[in-house]
Amino acid sequence: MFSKVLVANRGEIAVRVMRACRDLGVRTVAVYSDADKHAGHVRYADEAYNIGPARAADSYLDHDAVLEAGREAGADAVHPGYGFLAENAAFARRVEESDLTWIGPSADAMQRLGEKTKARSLMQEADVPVVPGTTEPVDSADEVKAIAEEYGYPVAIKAEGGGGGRGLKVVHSADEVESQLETAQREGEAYFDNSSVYVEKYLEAPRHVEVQILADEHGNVRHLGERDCSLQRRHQKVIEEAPSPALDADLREQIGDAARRGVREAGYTNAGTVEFLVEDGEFYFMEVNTRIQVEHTATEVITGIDVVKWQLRVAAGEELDFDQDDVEFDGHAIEYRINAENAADDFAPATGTLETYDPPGGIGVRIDDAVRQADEIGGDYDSMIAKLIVSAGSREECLARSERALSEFEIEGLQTIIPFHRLMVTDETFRAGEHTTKYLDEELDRER
Ligand SMILES: Nc1ncc2cc(-c3cccc4ccccc34)c(N3CC[C@@H](N)C3)nc2n1
Ligand SMILES: [Ca+2]
Repeated sequence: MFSKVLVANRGEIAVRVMRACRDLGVRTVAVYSDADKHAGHVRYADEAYNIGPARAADSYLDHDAVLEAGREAGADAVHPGYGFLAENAAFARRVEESDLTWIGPSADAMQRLGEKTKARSLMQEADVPVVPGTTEPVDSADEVKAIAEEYGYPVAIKAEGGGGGRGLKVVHSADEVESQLETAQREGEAYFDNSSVYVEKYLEAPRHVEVQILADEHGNVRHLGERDCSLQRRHQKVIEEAPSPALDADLREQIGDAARRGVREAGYTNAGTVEFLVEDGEFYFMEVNTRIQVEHTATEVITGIDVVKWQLRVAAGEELDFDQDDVEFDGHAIEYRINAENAADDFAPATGTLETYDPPGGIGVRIDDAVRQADEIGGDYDSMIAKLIVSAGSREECLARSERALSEFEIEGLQTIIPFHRLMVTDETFRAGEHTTKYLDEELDRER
Protein backbone atom coordinates (compact mmCIF):
# COMPACT_ATOMS: atom_id res chain seq x y z
CA MET A 1 0.00 0.00 0.00
CA PHE A 2 1.21 3.53 -0.75
CA SER A 3 2.54 5.59 2.12
CA LYS A 4 1.69 8.99 0.60
CA VAL A 5 -0.88 9.95 -2.06
CA LEU A 6 -1.22 13.29 -3.85
CA VAL A 7 -4.84 14.21 -4.60
CA ALA A 8 -4.82 16.32 -7.78
CA ASN A 9 -8.17 17.92 -7.15
CA ARG A 10 -10.12 20.20 -4.81
CA GLY A 11 -13.49 20.41 -3.04
CA GLU A 12 -15.58 17.51 -1.82
CA ILE A 13 -13.96 14.84 -4.00
CA ALA A 14 -10.49 15.75 -2.74
CA VAL A 15 -11.67 15.32 0.87
CA ARG A 16 -13.48 12.10 -0.12
CA VAL A 17 -10.25 10.62 -1.52
CA MET A 18 -8.25 11.82 1.49
CA ARG A 19 -10.73 10.09 3.83
CA ALA A 20 -10.19 6.79 1.98
CA CYS A 21 -6.43 7.35 2.29
CA ARG A 22 -6.72 7.98 6.03
CA ASP A 23 -8.86 4.86 6.46
CA LEU A 24 -5.88 3.00 4.96
CA GLY A 25 -3.27 4.81 7.04
CA VAL A 26 -1.97 6.60 3.94
CA ARG A 27 -0.63 10.17 4.27
CA THR A 28 -2.27 12.80 2.07
CA VAL A 29 -0.93 15.65 -0.04
CA ALA A 30 -3.19 18.47 -1.23
CA VAL A 31 -2.50 20.82 -4.10
CA TYR A 32 -4.15 24.23 -4.18
CA SER A 33 -4.42 27.34 -6.30
CA ASP A 34 -4.04 30.85 -4.89
CA ALA A 35 -7.85 31.02 -4.60
CA ASP A 36 -7.93 27.84 -2.48
CA LYS A 37 -5.33 28.76 0.12
CA HIS A 38 -7.85 28.31 2.96
CA ALA A 39 -9.99 25.67 1.27
CA GLY A 40 -11.36 22.60 3.05
CA HIS A 41 -9.22 20.07 1.20
CA VAL A 42 -6.08 22.00 2.21
CA ARG A 43 -7.17 22.03 5.84
CA TYR A 44 -7.84 18.30 5.69
CA ALA A 45 -4.56 17.12 4.12
CA ASP A 46 -1.35 16.22 5.97
CA GLU A 47 0.57 18.62 3.72
CA ALA A 48 -0.27 21.04 0.92
CA TYR A 49 1.49 22.63 -2.06
CA ASN A 50 0.56 25.73 -4.00
CA ILE A 51 0.44 24.93 -7.72
CA GLY A 52 -0.46 28.31 -9.21
CA PRO A 53 -3.08 31.01 -9.71
CA ALA A 54 -6.86 30.55 -9.53
CA ARG A 55 -7.36 29.85 -13.25
CA ALA A 56 -7.63 26.04 -13.52
CA ALA A 57 -5.47 25.96 -16.66
CA ASP A 58 -2.61 27.47 -14.63
CA SER A 59 -3.07 25.24 -11.57
CA TYR A 60 -5.29 22.14 -11.32
CA LEU A 61 -4.87 21.43 -15.05
CA ASP A 62 -1.15 22.20 -15.11
CA HIS A 63 0.54 18.79 -15.60
CA ASP A 64 4.01 20.04 -14.65
CA ALA A 65 2.85 21.91 -11.54
CA VAL A 66 0.98 18.86 -10.23
CA LEU A 67 3.84 16.45 -10.96
CA GLU A 68 6.34 18.87 -9.42
CA ALA A 69 4.27 18.96 -6.22
CA GLY A 70 4.22 15.16 -6.22
CA ARG A 71 8.00 15.03 -6.51
CA GLU A 72 8.50 17.69 -3.83
CA ALA A 73 6.19 15.85 -1.43
CA GLY A 74 7.75 12.48 -2.17
CA ALA A 75 4.32 11.05 -2.98
CA ASP A 76 4.02 7.45 -4.25
CA ALA A 77 0.79 7.90 -6.22
CA VAL A 78 -1.64 10.42 -7.71
CA HIS A 79 -5.43 10.30 -7.46
CA PRO A 80 -7.07 12.66 -10.00
CA GLY A 81 -10.63 12.70 -8.60
CA TYR A 82 -13.17 13.70 -11.30
CA GLY A 83 -13.07 16.59 -13.75
CA PHE A 84 -9.72 18.40 -14.21
CA LEU A 85 -7.14 15.77 -15.30
CA ALA A 86 -9.16 12.67 -14.32
CA GLU A 87 -9.77 11.51 -17.92
CA ASN A 88 -6.69 13.05 -19.50
CA ALA A 89 -4.87 10.10 -21.03
CA ALA A 90 -1.77 12.19 -21.76
CA PHE A 91 -1.47 13.15 -18.10
CA ALA A 92 -2.12 9.55 -16.98
CA ARG A 93 0.72 8.49 -19.29
CA ARG A 94 3.05 11.11 -17.83
CA VAL A 95 2.26 9.84 -14.34
CA GLU A 96 2.79 6.22 -15.47
CA GLU A 97 6.17 7.21 -16.92
CA SER A 98 7.16 9.03 -13.72
CA ASP A 99 7.89 7.11 -10.53
CA LEU A 100 4.36 7.87 -9.26
CA THR A 101 1.49 5.38 -9.59
CA TRP A 102 -1.64 6.57 -11.42
CA ILE A 103 -4.74 5.65 -9.37
CA GLY A 104 -7.12 4.87 -12.22
CA PRO A 105 -7.27 2.86 -15.45
CA SER A 106 -4.18 2.63 -17.68
CA ALA A 107 -3.66 5.47 -20.15
CA ASP A 108 -4.16 2.91 -22.93
CA ALA A 109 -7.55 1.79 -21.58
CA MET A 110 -8.53 5.45 -21.17
CA GLN A 111 -7.49 6.14 -24.75
CA ARG A 112 -9.36 3.10 -26.14
CA LEU A 113 -12.60 4.06 -24.41
CA GLY A 114 -12.26 7.80 -24.88
CA GLU A 115 -12.73 7.48 -28.63
CA LYS A 116 -16.46 6.81 -28.78
CA THR A 117 -16.50 4.84 -32.06
CA LYS A 118 -13.68 2.56 -30.84
CA ALA A 119 -15.59 2.11 -27.58
CA ARG A 120 -18.73 1.18 -29.52
CA SER A 121 -17.03 -1.44 -31.68
CA LEU A 122 -15.28 -2.83 -28.59
CA MET A 123 -18.67 -3.20 -26.90
CA GLN A 124 -20.09 -4.94 -29.96
CA GLU A 125 -17.19 -7.43 -29.72
CA ALA A 126 -18.41 -8.17 -26.18
CA ASP A 127 -22.05 -8.59 -27.29
CA VAL A 128 -23.06 -5.39 -25.52
CA PRO A 129 -26.01 -3.72 -27.28
CA VAL A 130 -25.04 -0.29 -28.60
CA VAL A 131 -27.35 2.46 -29.81
CA PRO A 132 -28.02 1.61 -33.51
CA GLY A 133 -25.67 3.64 -35.73
CA THR A 134 -22.13 3.69 -37.09
CA THR A 135 -18.99 2.40 -35.37
CA GLU A 136 -16.78 4.33 -37.74
CA PRO A 137 -16.63 8.10 -38.16
CA VAL A 138 -18.76 9.45 -41.01
CA ASP A 139 -17.70 12.29 -43.29
CA SER A 140 -20.52 12.63 -45.78
CA ALA A 141 -24.15 13.69 -45.53
CA ASP A 142 -25.14 10.55 -47.47
CA GLU A 143 -23.78 8.30 -44.72
CA VAL A 144 -25.87 10.20 -42.17
CA LYS A 145 -28.94 9.92 -44.38
CA ALA A 146 -28.35 6.18 -44.83
CA ILE A 147 -28.57 5.66 -41.06
CA ALA A 148 -31.70 7.80 -40.90
CA GLU A 149 -33.23 5.80 -43.77
CA GLU A 150 -32.54 2.58 -41.87
CA TYR A 151 -33.60 3.67 -38.37
CA GLY A 152 -35.73 6.74 -38.98
CA TYR A 153 -35.30 10.35 -37.87
CA PRO A 154 -34.27 11.86 -35.56
CA VAL A 155 -30.64 10.79 -35.58
CA ALA A 156 -27.82 12.07 -33.35
CA ILE A 157 -24.52 13.24 -34.81
CA LYS A 158 -21.89 12.90 -32.06
CA ALA A 159 -18.32 14.12 -31.78
CA GLU A 160 -15.80 11.29 -31.46
CA GLY A 161 -13.97 13.20 -28.74
CA GLY A 162 -17.16 14.41 -27.05
CA GLY A 163 -19.21 12.94 -24.23
CA GLY A 164 -21.24 14.19 -21.31
CA GLY A 165 -23.67 15.72 -23.78
CA ARG A 166 -21.06 17.92 -25.43
CA GLY A 167 -20.83 17.46 -29.19
CA LEU A 168 -24.32 16.06 -29.67
CA LYS A 169 -26.42 17.32 -32.60
CA VAL A 170 -29.98 16.06 -33.09
CA VAL A 171 -31.08 15.95 -36.75
CA HIS A 172 -34.82 15.79 -37.36
CA SER A 173 -34.95 15.69 -41.17
CA ALA A 174 -32.86 15.17 -44.32
CA ASP A 175 -32.58 18.86 -45.17
CA GLU A 176 -30.84 19.58 -41.83
CA VAL A 177 -28.14 16.95 -42.39
CA GLU A 178 -25.52 18.96 -44.29
CA SER A 179 -25.54 21.96 -41.94
CA GLN A 180 -25.64 19.90 -38.74
CA LEU A 181 -22.87 17.59 -39.97
CA GLU A 182 -20.65 20.55 -40.78
CA THR A 183 -21.36 22.20 -37.40
CA ALA A 184 -20.65 18.97 -35.52
CA GLN A 185 -17.31 18.51 -37.34
CA ARG A 186 -16.31 22.15 -36.80
CA GLU A 187 -17.24 22.06 -33.09
CA GLY A 188 -15.49 18.70 -32.68
CA GLU A 189 -12.32 20.26 -34.06
CA ALA A 190 -12.74 23.36 -31.88
CA TYR A 191 -13.68 21.75 -28.54
CA PHE A 192 -12.10 18.29 -28.67
CA ASP A 193 -9.33 18.79 -31.20
CA ASN A 194 -10.98 15.96 -33.16
CA SER A 195 -13.33 16.64 -36.07
CA SER A 196 -14.43 12.99 -36.39
CA VAL A 197 -18.15 12.45 -35.85
CA TYR A 198 -20.40 9.39 -35.90
CA VAL A 199 -24.17 8.82 -36.13
CA GLU A 200 -26.68 7.09 -33.87
CA LYS A 201 -30.44 6.67 -33.92
CA TYR A 202 -31.63 9.37 -31.46
CA LEU A 203 -33.72 7.88 -28.66
CA GLU A 204 -36.47 10.39 -27.91
CA ALA A 205 -36.95 10.04 -24.15
CA PRO A 206 -34.52 7.51 -22.68
CA ARG A 207 -33.49 6.98 -19.10
CA HIS A 208 -29.82 7.46 -18.33
CA VAL A 209 -28.68 4.40 -16.39
CA GLU A 210 -25.04 3.76 -15.53
CA VAL A 211 -23.29 0.73 -14.01
CA GLN A 212 -20.49 1.08 -11.45
CA ILE A 213 -17.54 -1.21 -12.21
CA LEU A 214 -14.54 -2.27 -10.16
CA ALA A 215 -11.81 -4.27 -11.92
CA ASP A 216 -8.45 -5.29 -10.42
CA GLU A 217 -5.17 -6.08 -12.16
CA HIS A 218 -5.67 -9.83 -11.73
CA GLY A 219 -8.64 -10.23 -14.10
CA ASN A 220 -11.41 -9.82 -11.51
CA VAL A 221 -14.28 -7.62 -12.74
CA ARG A 222 -17.28 -6.84 -10.57
CA HIS A 223 -20.29 -4.57 -11.08
CA LEU A 224 -21.74 -2.77 -8.08
CA GLY A 225 -25.20 -2.26 -9.53
CA GLU A 226 -26.63 0.69 -11.39
CA ARG A 227 -27.49 4.35 -10.82
CA ASP A 228 -30.26 6.29 -12.52
CA CYS A 229 -29.09 9.75 -13.62
CA SER A 230 -32.10 10.72 -15.72
CA LEU A 231 -32.80 13.92 -13.84
CA GLN A 232 -30.49 16.24 -15.76
CA ARG A 233 -30.59 19.86 -16.81
CA ARG A 234 -28.72 20.67 -20.02
CA HIS A 235 -26.60 17.55 -19.52
CA GLN A 236 -25.80 18.46 -15.93
CA LYS A 237 -26.84 15.76 -13.48
CA VAL A 238 -28.81 17.19 -10.56
CA ILE A 239 -30.20 14.17 -8.71
CA GLU A 240 -28.95 10.59 -9.00
CA GLU A 241 -30.27 7.44 -7.37
CA ALA A 242 -29.50 3.76 -6.85
CA PRO A 243 -31.04 1.43 -7.83
CA SER A 244 -32.86 2.70 -10.92
CA PRO A 245 -36.66 2.72 -10.61
CA ALA A 246 -36.77 1.89 -14.34
CA LEU A 247 -35.16 -1.56 -14.15
CA ASP A 248 -36.71 -4.86 -13.11
CA ALA A 249 -34.54 -7.69 -11.73
CA ASP A 250 -34.05 -9.25 -15.16
CA LEU A 251 -32.94 -6.05 -16.89
CA ARG A 252 -30.72 -5.27 -13.87
CA GLU A 253 -28.87 -8.57 -14.26
CA GLN A 254 -28.54 -8.17 -18.04
CA ILE A 255 -27.18 -4.62 -17.85
CA GLY A 256 -24.73 -5.54 -15.07
CA ASP A 257 -23.39 -8.53 -16.98
CA ALA A 258 -23.11 -6.45 -20.16
CA ALA A 259 -21.07 -3.82 -18.34
CA ARG A 260 -18.71 -6.47 -16.98
CA ARG A 261 -18.24 -8.05 -20.44
CA GLY A 262 -17.55 -4.67 -22.01
CA VAL A 263 -15.01 -3.62 -19.40
CA ARG A 264 -13.23 -6.97 -19.58
CA GLU A 265 -13.08 -6.70 -23.39
CA ALA A 266 -11.52 -3.25 -23.03
CA GLY A 267 -8.83 -4.48 -20.64
CA TYR A 268 -10.07 -1.86 -18.21
CA THR A 269 -8.91 -1.78 -14.56
CA ASN A 270 -9.79 0.23 -11.44
CA ALA A 271 -13.13 2.02 -11.00
CA GLY A 272 -15.20 3.01 -14.01
CA THR A 273 -18.79 3.57 -15.06
CA VAL A 274 -20.53 2.17 -18.13
CA GLU A 275 -23.30 4.52 -19.27
CA PHE A 276 -26.42 3.17 -20.99
CA LEU A 277 -29.61 4.58 -22.42
CA VAL A 278 -32.73 2.63 -21.46
CA GLU A 279 -35.96 2.88 -23.43
CA ASP A 280 -38.95 0.49 -23.74
CA GLY A 281 -37.25 -2.23 -21.71
CA GLU A 282 -34.15 -2.21 -23.93
CA PHE A 283 -30.69 -0.91 -22.97
CA TYR A 284 -28.00 0.49 -25.24
CA PHE A 285 -24.34 1.28 -24.50
CA MET A 286 -23.54 4.98 -24.72
CA GLU A 287 -20.05 5.57 -23.27
CA VAL A 288 -17.62 4.66 -20.49
CA ASN A 289 -16.51 7.15 -17.83
CA THR A 290 -12.94 6.25 -16.99
CA ARG A 291 -12.94 7.96 -13.58
CA ILE A 292 -14.64 8.01 -10.20
CA GLN A 293 -17.90 9.91 -10.54
CA VAL A 294 -19.66 12.47 -8.37
CA GLU A 295 -22.51 10.05 -7.76
CA HIS A 296 -20.41 7.02 -6.73
CA THR A 297 -21.74 7.69 -3.22
CA ALA A 298 -25.24 6.35 -3.97
CA THR A 299 -23.69 3.00 -4.87
CA GLU A 300 -21.49 2.99 -1.74
CA VAL A 301 -24.45 3.60 0.51
CA ILE A 302 -26.58 0.70 -0.76
CA THR A 303 -23.73 -1.80 -1.23
CA GLY A 304 -21.55 -0.84 1.74
CA ILE A 305 -18.54 -1.02 -0.59
CA ASP A 306 -16.02 1.84 -0.35
CA VAL A 307 -15.30 2.42 -4.07
CA VAL A 308 -12.50 4.95 -3.52
CA LYS A 309 -10.72 2.72 -1.01
CA TRP A 310 -10.80 -0.05 -3.65
CA GLN A 311 -9.34 2.36 -6.22
CA LEU A 312 -6.32 2.79 -3.95
CA ARG A 313 -6.04 -0.93 -3.17
CA VAL A 314 -6.39 -1.99 -6.82
CA ALA A 315 -3.78 0.58 -7.91
CA ALA A 316 -1.46 -0.88 -5.25
CA GLY A 317 -1.91 -4.30 -6.89
CA GLU A 318 -4.39 -5.86 -4.46
CA GLU A 319 -7.08 -8.33 -5.58
CA LEU A 320 -10.82 -7.71 -5.13
CA ASP A 321 -11.71 -9.90 -2.15
CA PHE A 322 -15.39 -10.41 -3.07
CA ASP A 323 -17.22 -12.31 -5.81
CA GLN A 324 -20.04 -10.90 -7.93
CA ASP A 325 -22.71 -12.67 -5.89
CA ASP A 326 -21.24 -11.24 -2.69
CA VAL A 327 -22.37 -7.80 -3.88
CA GLU A 328 -25.67 -7.04 -2.18
CA PHE A 329 -28.01 -4.09 -2.56
CA ASP A 330 -29.70 -2.87 0.58
CA GLY A 331 -32.45 -0.30 0.21
CA HIS A 332 -32.46 2.86 -1.86
CA ALA A 333 -30.21 5.94 -2.04
CA ILE A 334 -30.78 9.34 -3.64
CA GLU A 335 -28.00 11.91 -4.07
CA TYR A 336 -28.85 15.62 -4.25
CA ARG A 337 -26.14 17.86 -5.67
CA ILE A 338 -25.98 21.09 -3.63
CA ASN A 339 -24.91 23.63 -6.24
CA ALA A 340 -24.27 27.33 -5.60
CA GLU A 341 -26.74 28.32 -8.29
CA ASN A 342 -29.98 30.27 -8.47
CA ALA A 343 -32.60 27.82 -9.77
CA ALA A 344 -35.08 30.68 -10.15
CA ASP A 345 -32.62 32.44 -12.43
CA ASP A 346 -32.09 29.57 -14.86
CA PHE A 347 -29.52 27.96 -12.48
CA ALA A 348 -27.10 30.87 -12.90
CA PRO A 349 -23.96 30.35 -10.78
CA ALA A 350 -24.09 32.15 -7.42
CA THR A 351 -21.28 33.43 -5.18
CA GLY A 352 -21.28 34.62 -1.60
CA THR A 353 -20.26 33.78 1.98
CA LEU A 354 -21.61 30.86 3.95
CA GLU A 355 -22.97 32.97 6.79
CA THR A 356 -24.96 29.90 7.81
CA TYR A 357 -23.89 26.40 6.81
CA ASP A 358 -25.87 23.86 8.79
CA PRO A 359 -26.10 20.43 7.07
CA PRO A 360 -28.64 17.77 8.12
CA GLY A 361 -27.78 14.58 10.03
CA GLY A 362 -29.35 11.50 11.50
CA ILE A 363 -29.83 7.98 10.25
CA GLY A 364 -29.59 7.52 6.46
CA VAL A 365 -28.07 10.96 5.86
CA ARG A 366 -24.54 11.40 4.43
CA ILE A 367 -22.95 14.72 3.60
CA ASP A 368 -19.84 14.88 1.37
CA ASP A 369 -18.47 18.41 1.36
CA ALA A 370 -15.33 20.51 1.90
CA VAL A 371 -16.87 23.76 3.11
CA ARG A 372 -17.70 25.17 6.53
CA GLN A 373 -19.47 28.19 7.98
CA ALA A 374 -17.96 31.54 6.92
CA ASP A 375 -16.21 30.10 3.85
CA GLU A 376 -16.25 32.39 0.79
CA ILE A 377 -17.69 30.75 -2.32
CA GLY A 378 -16.22 32.32 -5.46
CA GLY A 379 -16.95 31.56 -9.10
CA ASP A 380 -13.54 30.13 -10.06
CA TYR A 381 -14.61 26.50 -10.12
CA ASP A 382 -17.54 24.12 -10.47
CA SER A 383 -20.64 25.27 -8.58
CA MET A 384 -21.17 22.10 -6.54
CA ILE A 385 -20.31 22.76 -2.89
CA ALA A 386 -21.74 19.64 -1.26
CA LYS A 387 -23.61 16.38 -1.85
CA LEU A 388 -26.51 15.20 0.26
CA ILE A 389 -26.96 11.42 0.02
CA VAL A 390 -30.11 10.09 1.65
CA SER A 391 -30.80 6.37 2.06
CA ALA A 392 -33.59 4.19 3.47
CA GLY A 393 -35.13 0.74 3.11
CA SER A 394 -37.29 1.68 0.13
CA ARG A 395 -37.57 4.50 -2.43
CA GLU A 396 -40.72 5.80 -0.73
CA GLU A 397 -39.01 5.96 2.68
CA CYS A 398 -36.00 7.54 0.99
CA LEU A 399 -38.21 10.29 -0.46
CA ALA A 400 -39.80 10.95 2.94
CA ARG A 401 -36.38 11.08 4.63
CA SER A 402 -35.15 13.35 1.80
CA GLU A 403 -37.89 15.86 2.60
CA ARG A 404 -36.80 15.83 6.24
CA ALA A 405 -33.08 16.15 5.44
CA LEU A 406 -33.62 18.91 2.86
CA SER A 407 -35.79 20.84 5.32
CA GLU A 408 -32.93 20.66 7.88
CA PHE A 409 -30.26 21.80 5.42
CA GLU A 410 -29.72 25.49 6.24
CA ILE A 411 -27.50 27.70 4.06
CA GLU A 412 -27.63 31.50 4.30
CA GLY A 413 -25.51 34.09 2.49
CA LEU A 414 -25.40 32.07 -0.73
CA GLN A 415 -28.08 31.02 -3.21
CA THR A 416 -28.22 27.23 -3.69
CA ILE A 417 -30.55 24.81 -5.43
CA ILE A 418 -31.83 23.39 -2.11
CA PRO A 419 -35.24 25.02 -2.72
CA PHE A 420 -35.30 23.32 -6.13
CA HIS A 421 -34.59 19.92 -4.50
CA ARG A 422 -37.32 20.52 -1.90
CA LEU A 423 -39.72 21.06 -4.80
CA MET A 424 -38.44 18.06 -6.79
CA VAL A 425 -39.03 15.55 -3.98
CA THR A 426 -42.71 16.53 -3.94
CA ASP A 427 -43.09 16.39 -7.75
CA GLU A 428 -45.41 13.50 -8.59
CA THR A 429 -43.58 12.44 -11.78
CA PHE A 430 -40.29 12.27 -9.90
CA ARG A 431 -41.93 10.53 -6.92
CA ALA A 432 -43.35 7.94 -9.31
CA GLY A 433 -39.88 7.49 -10.83
CA GLU A 434 -41.34 8.20 -14.29
CA HIS A 435 -39.10 11.14 -15.26
CA THR A 436 -36.94 10.72 -18.36
CA THR A 437 -33.83 12.65 -19.43
CA LYS A 438 -36.15 15.17 -21.06
CA TYR A 439 -38.22 15.89 -17.98
CA LEU A 440 -36.26 18.73 -16.41
CA ASP A 441 -35.47 20.67 -19.58
CA GLU A 442 -39.10 20.52 -20.69
CA GLU A 443 -40.70 20.84 -17.24
CA LEU A 444 -38.61 23.91 -16.34
CA ASP A 445 -39.25 25.54 -19.70
CA ARG A 446 -42.98 24.79 -19.38
CA GLU A 447 -43.13 26.36 -15.90
CA ARG A 448 -41.28 29.47 -17.12
N1 LIG B 1 -28.46 8.19 -29.65
C1 LIG B 1 -28.79 8.89 -28.54
N2 LIG B 1 -30.09 9.03 -28.22
C2 LIG B 1 -30.44 9.73 -27.10
C3 LIG B 1 -29.45 10.27 -26.29
C4 LIG B 1 -29.75 10.98 -25.11
C5 LIG B 1 -28.69 11.47 -24.36
C6 LIG B 1 -29.01 12.15 -23.12
C7 LIG B 1 -28.80 11.50 -21.93
C8 LIG B 1 -29.09 12.18 -20.73
C9 LIG B 1 -29.58 13.47 -20.75
C10 LIG B 1 -29.80 14.11 -21.99
C11 LIG B 1 -30.33 15.38 -22.04
C12 LIG B 1 -30.53 15.99 -23.24
C13 LIG B 1 -30.18 15.34 -24.42
C14 LIG B 1 -29.64 14.07 -24.41
C15 LIG B 1 -29.50 13.45 -23.17
C16 LIG B 1 -27.35 11.29 -24.82
N3 LIG B 1 -26.29 11.79 -24.17
C17 LIG B 1 -24.93 11.72 -24.75
C18 LIG B 1 -24.01 12.13 -23.62
C19 LIG B 1 -24.86 11.96 -22.41
N4 LIG B 1 -24.42 12.70 -21.25
C20 LIG B 1 -26.19 12.43 -22.91
N5 LIG B 1 -27.09 10.61 -25.93
C21 LIG B 1 -28.11 10.10 -26.67
N6 LIG B 1 -27.80 9.41 -27.78
CA1 LIG C 1 -20.29 10.50 -19.96
